[in-house]
Amino acid sequence: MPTTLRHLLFVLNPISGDINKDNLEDTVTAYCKERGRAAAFYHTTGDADLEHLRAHLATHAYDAVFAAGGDGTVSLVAEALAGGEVPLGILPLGSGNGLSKDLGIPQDVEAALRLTWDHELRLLDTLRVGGRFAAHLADLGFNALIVERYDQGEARGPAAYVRVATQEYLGYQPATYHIETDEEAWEGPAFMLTIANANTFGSNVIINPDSRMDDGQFELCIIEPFPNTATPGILYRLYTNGFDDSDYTRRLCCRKARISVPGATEVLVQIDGEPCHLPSPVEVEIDVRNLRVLAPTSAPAAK
Ligand SMILES: Nc1ncnc2c1ncn2[C@@H]1O[C@H](COP(=O)(O)OP(=O)(O)OP(=O)(O)O)[C@@H](O)[C@H]1O
Repeated sequence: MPTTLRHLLFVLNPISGDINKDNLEDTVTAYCKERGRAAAFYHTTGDADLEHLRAHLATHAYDAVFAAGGDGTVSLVAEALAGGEVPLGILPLGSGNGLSKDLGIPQDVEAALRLTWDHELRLLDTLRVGGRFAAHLADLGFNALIVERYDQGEARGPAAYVRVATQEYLGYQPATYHIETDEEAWEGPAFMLTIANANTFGSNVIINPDSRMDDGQFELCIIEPFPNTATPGILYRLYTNGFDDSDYTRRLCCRKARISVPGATEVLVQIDGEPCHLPSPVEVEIDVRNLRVLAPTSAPAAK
């Protein structure tokens, strides 16, 4: 049974995904009004958004807060709501929209707005990576480097990401990682190491197949260095749910982990699409089922 959500806040990132949002507020307002809902809007600025959003939420009562942006905006709103009663909704308006895809949320705004009156409330685990909040995926290694380079550049969109990745790939030197989890230890070089609560990157790469976001555990998904001849096979498996079928991949399932790069005092990590430099070792912890989210119902429901 969906709960009735009357007062909704939409946290809107004006720059996400390079998408024109001039008509978004009118569209959302009209949609909500038609269904007896009230929509309010909050614009991110890119400057201390978490503190400002928290202050806003402390003085205003909403039945749900929607992130209208990409993965960074979703992560921002999720962090502000985590541990509380108010659920997170998502209007996917970024370039990748990873968490919304993992939850099966339609990528079309009007279709996603259906969540305002027809939804299933789910409780998700979230992670702390080096003390930073993570709702979806974080990683060290190649992808973190590409995300940082992409972030520093002017160009946006999947084509720009692929261009940066191609430029960096040839000269890339994989680091060695030392990992200790509550279950096991592993050390070795890795092309990339993903800390995954979810399954799929916004690019549709399935890095952590068949895992759940509410099972109290997370996975460390390791892609070991591979020869160029293995690249097509690895890419094929990453897009077809075959992560575990490669000779160059392994997954460690755990509830706690410590990751270090021997000899380094700092490591580059991307967390929910945002690059950051963290002191090594990086501690990873899980907060079990502490985020309420609005997900599509499997069966169609009446208004
Ligand atoms: N008004 C603003 N001006 C400039 N930057 C902003 C503004 N609001 C938010 N930001 C920045 O936008 C980034 C988050 O963008 P977000 O991840 O939502 O979109 P995206 O990167 O286009 O999409 P995706 O993560 O799905 O690829 C953060 O770095 C945040 O600081």
